[in-house]
Amino acid sequence: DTLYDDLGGQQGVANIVDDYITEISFDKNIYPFFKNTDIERLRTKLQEQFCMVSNGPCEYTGDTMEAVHAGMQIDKSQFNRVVELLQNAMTSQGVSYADQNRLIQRLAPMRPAIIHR
Ligand code: HEM
Repeated sequence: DTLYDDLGGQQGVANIVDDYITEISFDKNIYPFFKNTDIERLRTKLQEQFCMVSNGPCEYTGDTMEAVHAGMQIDKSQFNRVVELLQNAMTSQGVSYADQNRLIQRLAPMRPAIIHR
């Protein structure tokens, strides 16, 4: 499986994560969730997670999706918006729609651990 390479490898994933965090910071409905977040940790954990699910040479060392998000009372529309922000980041980084969908599909099974409302 070559998704990791198709995303541009380590540098590509890092650029996608940077853009994604920027997208989040500009979204007035989503940013408030992150106002107490250690952004450098978030950046590292997202890089690890995207690298791992795209079959790159990384291990995710963060907390479980359930433990991280359960207390946030995230609803479906907030979840969908965050997916859209990730898509925007990938579009900005020149990732094809087909490859975008491959990454999204691998994150989709985490949905029930994240939505709690
Ligand atoms: C595909 C959906 C999502 C994935 C794959 C995902 C993944 C992650 C990961 C890997 C972390 C870092 C965990 C750690 O630090 O150990 C994280 C943290 C976080 N996520 Fe998500 N997330 C998703 C959706 C959302 C949504 C929809 C929201 C809010 C609307 C959200 C809010 C947060 C916040 C606020 C943090 C930081 C927690 C803290 O400050 O400790 N996430 N997420």
